Amino acid sequence: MIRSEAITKSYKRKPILHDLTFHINPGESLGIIGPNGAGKTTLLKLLATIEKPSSGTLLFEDHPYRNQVKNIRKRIGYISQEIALFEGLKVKEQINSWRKLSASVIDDIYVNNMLEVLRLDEVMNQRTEDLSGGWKRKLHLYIGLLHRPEICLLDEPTAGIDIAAKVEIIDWLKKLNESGVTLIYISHDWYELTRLSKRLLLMDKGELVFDGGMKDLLHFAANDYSGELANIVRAGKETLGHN
Ligand SMILES: Nc1ncnc2c1ncn2[C@@H]1O[C@H](COP(=O)(O)OP(=O)(O)OP(=O)(O)O)[C@@H](O)[C@H]1O
Repeated sequence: MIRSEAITKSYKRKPILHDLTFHINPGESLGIIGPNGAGKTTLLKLLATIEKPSSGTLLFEDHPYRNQVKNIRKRIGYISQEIALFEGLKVKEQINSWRKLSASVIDDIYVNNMLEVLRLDEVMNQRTEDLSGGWKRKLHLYIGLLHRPEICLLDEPTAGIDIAAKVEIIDWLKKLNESGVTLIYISHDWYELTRLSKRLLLMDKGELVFDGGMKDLLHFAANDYSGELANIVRAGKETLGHN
């Protein structure tokens, strides 16, 4: 569905991503992990058409991204780390505004189910600016996925959300994936990763250093790497029950 062929990205001549080659199959659930500053968000922005590669090619259904940006934007839902909402509106007004702004036909059953999972009915009458960070993130998630995208690109979707809500959201994302929706998400949370994904991309300093299954991570030579990367792999092994 998506193929990255030797893409690189530089900002002001500073290389951020180096020669990334990988593919994403339809219906897959792919977790992107790596230390802070590894380039994960930058990669997700390229996949979401927010940024363009400096070199290399991104393909969507075997055709270059650059020829079909509109089509891709319609079919993806991108949840950024930054939350942009109309702060002055009540939650219900916010939701109604975004529903009206959506260019897609809204699927009421899907949207109501999402509302229930996120429990947004509890805060419908509150002003957005008065919500806690976790509630804002839930609202942001709801609005970003309102148009029922085929592919969800999620930058730490449950960061800052309390554990009970997090578990429900992860279960809901799992069900979405089982219904055929492709998930590509960044996470630092092993519960989320083990629940949602069989395949992981591990990035370090702008490079793709591992692309494989959870279990393969056990055999990944983390000792070849130092510092945070080794710690990430160690944490994964502990989560999977192997030390
Ligand atoms: N617009 C930009 N201009 C210049 N440098 C940038 C820009 N965006 C990102 N960078 C740099 O690119 C590098 C990778 O950043 P990125 O946000 O992609 O990392 P990340 O792996 O998502 O990190 P984190 O886990 O902390 O969110 C960082 O050194 C960052 O400072």
